[in-house]
Amino acid sequence: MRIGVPKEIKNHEYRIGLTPAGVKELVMNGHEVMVENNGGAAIGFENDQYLAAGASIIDTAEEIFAKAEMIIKVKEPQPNECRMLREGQVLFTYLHLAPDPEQTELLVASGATCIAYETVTDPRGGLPLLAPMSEVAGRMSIQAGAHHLEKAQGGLGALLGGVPGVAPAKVLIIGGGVVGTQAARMAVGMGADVTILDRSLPRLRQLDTEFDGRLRTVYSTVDALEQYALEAELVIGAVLIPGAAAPKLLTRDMISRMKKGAVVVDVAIDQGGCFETSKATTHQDPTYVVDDVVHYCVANMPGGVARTSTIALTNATLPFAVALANKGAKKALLDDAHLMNGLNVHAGKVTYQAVADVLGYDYVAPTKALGA
Ligand SMILES: NC(=O)C1=CN([C@@H]2O[C@H](COP(=O)(O)OP(=O)(O)OC[C@H]3O[C@@H](n4cnc5c(N)ncnc54)[C@H](O)[C@@H]3O)[C@@H](O)[C@H]2O)C=CC1
Ligand SMILES: CC(=O)C(=O)O
Ligand SMILES: [Mg+2]
Repeated sequence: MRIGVPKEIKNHEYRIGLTPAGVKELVMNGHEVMVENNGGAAIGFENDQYLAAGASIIDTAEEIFAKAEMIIKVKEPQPNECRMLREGQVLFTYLHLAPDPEQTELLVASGATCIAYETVTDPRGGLPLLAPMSEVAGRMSIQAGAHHLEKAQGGLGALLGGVPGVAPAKVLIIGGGVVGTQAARMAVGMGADVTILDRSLPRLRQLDTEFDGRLRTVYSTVDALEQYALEAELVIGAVLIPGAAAPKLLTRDMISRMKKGAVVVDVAIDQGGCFETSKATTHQDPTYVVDDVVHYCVANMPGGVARTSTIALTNATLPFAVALANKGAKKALLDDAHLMNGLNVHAGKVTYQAVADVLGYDYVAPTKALGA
């Protein structure tokens, strides 16, 4: 199969869809890989490493989209990328369609087969292609929150761990999945006073055992959320209902009653955000203030540590990319129900229920859309 890896074009996005090691694996499986000129150069993956791995270097994204049978990317395609997709072509990347009607419309119009990393599943109920980036974003969320709590960044001037004689800052983490757990590890490690809310009691039990008394687990109700948010210096939004728009848990009213200079980091912003006041920001201009509360809502947080993230992402996506290339998309999807769960759009049909529901499309079951 002819595989194309264009350079990412989202603001301050330096990740790339495949590492040179990933390219080598696909080439050894008999495939042709085209990488855009300097696509990985910003993170130390130079053209000559891709050439040594067996890729060809192509000057423009236009040429890659025109020639490739499968496009492997990181971020959701931007409008001009969507317009270069065509019927029969496979797109394998993050999509986050539920909060993005424009992209959905363009992908439907393209006729392409669009597989979203974030809805591919695994036998344990996890999201194996979201998990590595959630690990990164979870760890970064505390780093970002701690930084923006500094006075010069607009925060109230609190140190997460406090110092001897001064109480630590209170950190509230809403959602105890992959992002929430990694955020908790960092916050606990920095000596903060940490509370995690989740709606899943089994998850709270696991967290209680894992952290062995070093944080508080609380069942997520509106009441608990309000109580802990009003006391917190830092709130991390880390909930997910797979494929669906995030529920708005922290309301504008609650935010207006939070501490002046508190910081809220909405990691769930890529699914539309779980705070009523959230709107997506970029690494270039990551924060804004509502009612004296600093909001950090960067939708591609892992792009900030793009080298670590690219290696972690390729580790997870590569086996699926190899299956798609070796078998062709239709057979690879039909052979693997977990990869099939990633199919969001195919040949002009929306094949993911939560996306169809929220955006008002007719849902077509993936097997039916594939004509199986
Ligand atoms: N901004 C960024 O750069 C990135 C954002 N993300 C996003 O972070 C979010 C979280 O991802 P993961 O941790 O991997 O998901 P996950 O599925 O591992 O965890 C989500 C947790 O939220 C809980 N939850 C659902 N509804 C809840 C409610 N009402 N109250 C409390 N908890 C609730 C679930 O029980 C689950 O434990 C997703 O939206 C994901 O797309 C992930 C990576 C990067
Ligand atoms: C998950 C996601 O949206 C990202 O890594 O950018
Ligand atoms: Mg206030």
